[in-house]
Amino acid sequence: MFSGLFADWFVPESHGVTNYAEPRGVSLRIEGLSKSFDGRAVLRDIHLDIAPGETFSIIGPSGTGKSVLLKHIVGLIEPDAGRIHIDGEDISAADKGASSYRYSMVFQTSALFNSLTVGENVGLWLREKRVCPEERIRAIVAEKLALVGLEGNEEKLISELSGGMKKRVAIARSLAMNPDLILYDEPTAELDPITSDELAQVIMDLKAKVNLTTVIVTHDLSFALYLSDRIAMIDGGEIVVVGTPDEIKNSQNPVVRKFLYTNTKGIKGDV
Ligand SMILES: Nc1ncnc2c1ncn2[C@@H]1O[C@H](COP(=O)(O)OP(=O)(O)OP(=O)(O)O)[C@@H](O)[C@H]1O
Repeated sequence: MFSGLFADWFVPESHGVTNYAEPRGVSLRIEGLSKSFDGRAVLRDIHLDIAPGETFSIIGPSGTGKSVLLKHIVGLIEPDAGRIHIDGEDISAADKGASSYRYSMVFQTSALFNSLTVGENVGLWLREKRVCPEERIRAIVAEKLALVGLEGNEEKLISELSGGMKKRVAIARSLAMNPDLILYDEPTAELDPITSDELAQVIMDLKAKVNLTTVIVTHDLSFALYLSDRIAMIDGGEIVVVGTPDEIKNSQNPVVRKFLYTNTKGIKGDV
């Protein structure tokens, strides 16, 4: 899990922020990624290929390395071994200033600024970076709020919003920078099942409207099965299986069966 040290979105200065082009879904390739902390292996020889425009979820029990994998993808952690390529570019070797892709992350805590309005939160980065004139910023904010079903809510205060609305504002704020890759860390944490379903629909609608690649880390199995093109299950720092939701549901791998059983019955046990 990511700590609250970071806002729920960010784009490092070095990742081409001044390039405010339309988003393009990027491919992601992870090759032989391994990471240990204090001699304890957390990720072991991870290989993953995620296609441009894909909605890809990484599921698995708590403490199995999902968030550490996500942190590698955004360059917050350096691997001990292995490579990550985004649109063919080795992000560990690249001159970050020359990177052409943009990414943003929606962290578990929406981390919105309560003292600002919805519109001010969504437009914060655009105004701070002076990406375009104020009139254009207002139009972009309205467009991003519409994408998450919150059109016309610019003047609302964050304190007036439900948990689900806050999450959608956090997504709109991430979208404000036109990311090519958007990453979600436990997006349904703290949401009730109905609000989680609504959020899944928002993310699915985004896929239809915006050309971006989506990576979701979650232990919410039904959420992942509902909205993902493909899912990787990670256990003990290793990828156990990669497949479509149907392939995951029908997997005969005992580790997957156990995870499915535990998550559908809410109790531990063998299938
Ligand atoms: N910076 C770090 N230093 C040392 N150990 C770490 C660090 N970051 C993560 N870990 C350890 O790596 C393991 C995997 O953590 P991670 O947060 O990736 O789990 P997770 O699968 O995302 O679980 P959860 O769903 O509970 O967040 C944990 O045992 C965690 O304590």
